[in-house]
Amino acid sequence: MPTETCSTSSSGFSGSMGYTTMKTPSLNKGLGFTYSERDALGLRGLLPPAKLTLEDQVELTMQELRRKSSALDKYVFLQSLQDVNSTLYYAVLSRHTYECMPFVYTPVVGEACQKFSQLYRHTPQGLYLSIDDRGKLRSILDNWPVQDIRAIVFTDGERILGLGDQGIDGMGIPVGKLALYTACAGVHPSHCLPVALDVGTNTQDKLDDPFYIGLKRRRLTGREYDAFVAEFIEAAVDKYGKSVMLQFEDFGNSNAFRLLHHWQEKVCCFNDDIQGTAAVALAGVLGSTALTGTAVEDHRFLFFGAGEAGAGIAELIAYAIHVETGKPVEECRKQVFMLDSKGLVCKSRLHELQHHKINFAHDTEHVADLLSAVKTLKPTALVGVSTLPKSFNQAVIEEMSANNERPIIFALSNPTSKAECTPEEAYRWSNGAAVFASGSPFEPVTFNGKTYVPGQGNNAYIFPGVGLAAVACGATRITDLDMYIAAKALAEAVPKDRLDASCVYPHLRDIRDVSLKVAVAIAANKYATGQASVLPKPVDLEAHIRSVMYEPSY
Ligand SMILES: NC(=O)C1=CN([C@@H]2O[C@H](COP(=O)(O)OP(=O)(O)OC[C@H]3O[C@@H](n4cnc5c(N)ncnc54)[C@H](OP(=O)(O)O)[C@@H]3O)[C@@H](O)[C@H]2O)C=CC1
Ligand SMILES: CC(=O)C(=O)O
Ligand SMILES: [Mg+2]
Repeated sequence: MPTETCSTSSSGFSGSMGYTTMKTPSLNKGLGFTYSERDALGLRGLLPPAKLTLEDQVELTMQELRRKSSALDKYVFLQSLQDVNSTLYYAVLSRHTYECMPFVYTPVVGEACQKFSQLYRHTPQGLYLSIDDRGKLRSILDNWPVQDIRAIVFTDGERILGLGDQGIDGMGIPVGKLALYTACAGVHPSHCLPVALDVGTNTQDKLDDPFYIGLKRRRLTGREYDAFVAEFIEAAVDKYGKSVMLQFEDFGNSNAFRLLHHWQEKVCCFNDDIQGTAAVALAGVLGSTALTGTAVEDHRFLFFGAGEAGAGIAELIAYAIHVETGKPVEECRKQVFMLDSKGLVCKSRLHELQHHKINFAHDTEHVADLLSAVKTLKPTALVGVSTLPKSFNQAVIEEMSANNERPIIFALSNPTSKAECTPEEAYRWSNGAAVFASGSPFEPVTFNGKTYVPGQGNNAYIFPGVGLAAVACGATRITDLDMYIAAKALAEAVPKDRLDASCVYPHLRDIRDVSLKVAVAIAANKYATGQASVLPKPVDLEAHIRSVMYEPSY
C-alpha cells in the first residue's frame, strides 16, 4: 500500500498516513504493529525496531502503573494511555480490573473530579455542553467524530459521589463509568459518549478559581434547566435514534427524581444512582440469604440516608418483597425505615418531606439519631447512603449485633472517605458476624484467624450489563422490572468461595461473565415486553450478546 500524505498546513505540518494512524488512539498499536503493517501504513522510521504483543504491552503498562506512587498519578497515567492507545487501555482494564478499577472509578475518580480543571488534558474525552450552547445542541453533537453512538452517560455535576457540586469537573464520572461499560461488559468504546452538561456551579471555590474550566455562574434552575436537559435528550434521540441509551449520573436529588419520572416512559434511559444502586443493593440482600438464612421478605431495613440511593433501594426492596410474597407494595414498604439529616422519616414530618421519602413515612415515633433508631426499630439490615463518614460507630454496630446473629451492614457511600464505616470496624465490632459491603473497594480483613472479603456493593456490577443489554437488543426503554431482574441475575452469580468469606458479590475478575448474565436476563425481558428493536429476536440470545462484546486485541 502506498504511503499517503495529507496536505501541508500553515504550521508546516504534513501528516503521513502512518503518523496519523499512530496519533489516532483507536488505531495506534505502538510497538504492537507487525512489520508488514509498518510497511503498509508508512510507519517505518516512526517506530524503533522492536515488536511487542498486546500481552507484553499490558504487562509493561502494569509495571509502570505500579511504580507510580500516588493514586492520582495512576489515574492520570491510565487516562493518558487512553489518549494514545485505547486498545491497550481497555486490555489493561479488562485483564486487571480488580487492580485498576479504583484508579479509573471510585475512589480516585472523586479526587480527579475535584482537581479536573487542573488535570485537563487538552484532548476531547466527551462532549461539554453548556447553557451558552442552547439552541445549538443538535448541531454540536455532529462535532463528535463518531456518529454511531449507542450509550451516553451524562451528568450535570451537582452531586458527584458524596463530594457535592463539582460543576463541569464532574466530567470524570461519565468518562469513568463508560470505561467500565467497555472493560466490564464489552460495550464497544466507539459506541460510548460521555457528556457533561454545564449549567453552572454553586461551589464557591470553583467560581473563585481562575483555572476552573466551566461556566462561572450559579446553577441554572427551574424551567430553563428542564428545557436545557430536554434539548439535550431530544437532540441525542434525534441524532442517534430511539434506542440510544441515556444514563443519568450524579444529578442532585432536587432534579434527579423529577427528570427520571419525566423521561423514563419517553426514551431509553435510567438513573444509575436511583435504579442501578437499587439493583446492586437488592442483589446483596438476596445473596446474603445464604449466610443469614433470612429471606428478603423477613428483613427489617433501616436506611441511613434517604436520597436517590436510599429511596431507589428502598422502593426496589419493597417491590422484591411484593413479588416474593404477593403482599401489596404499600404493605411491603412498612418493613423499610429511613433516616435523613433530620432524623427518622415518619408521619409527623409529612409536611416537610421531599416526595421520594413520603412512601416510607410510617406511623412511628420520631427519633433524632441513628443509634436511637437502631435501638427502637431493631433492624436486621442497616444500609448507609448518607455521605456521613464514620456514622456506623461502635455503639451502632454493637447494637445491630446484639439484635441479630448476622447483621447486614452495607456502608455504600462513596468515595472511601465518605464510607459509614470500614470493613475492619464492621467485623471487629460485630465479632466477625457482619455481612458487610461497601460502595468503594477495601482490602480483605483477617479477624480472629478468618479472612473476610468485603464485597463492593457498587452499581458497577449492574450498569455495564444494563448498557450491554440495551446495545445488544436495541432497548427502547429501561424499567424498574429490568433492575429487579438484574439484581436476581447478579445474586445468582455469587460463587461459594465468596460466600464462605462472607462476601455477597462476585469476583471482579469475573465481571465480564457476570455482566453478560445480567445483560442476557435484561435482554430476555426486553424481548418479552416488546421493548427490543434488534429484530427478529436472536435464536440464541446469549450467543448474540457475546458476539457483540468488544474484546481488545490487535
Ligand atoms: N455504592 C453505590 O453504588 C452508590 C453509592 N452512592 C453513594 O451514596 C451516597 C448518597 O448518594 P445519594 O443518595 O445519591 O445522595 P443524596 O444527596 O440524594 O442523598 C443523601 C442523603 O443522605 C442524607 N444525609 C446527609 N447528611 C446526613 C446526616 N448527617 N445524617 C443523616 N443523613 C444525612 C440526606 O439527608 P436530607 O435528605 O435530609 O438532605 C439525604 O437523604 C453518596 O456518597 C454516593 O456516592 C450513590 C449511588 C451509588
Ligand atoms: C457509584 C455511584 O454511582 C455513586 O457513588 O454516585
Ligand atoms: Mg453515581
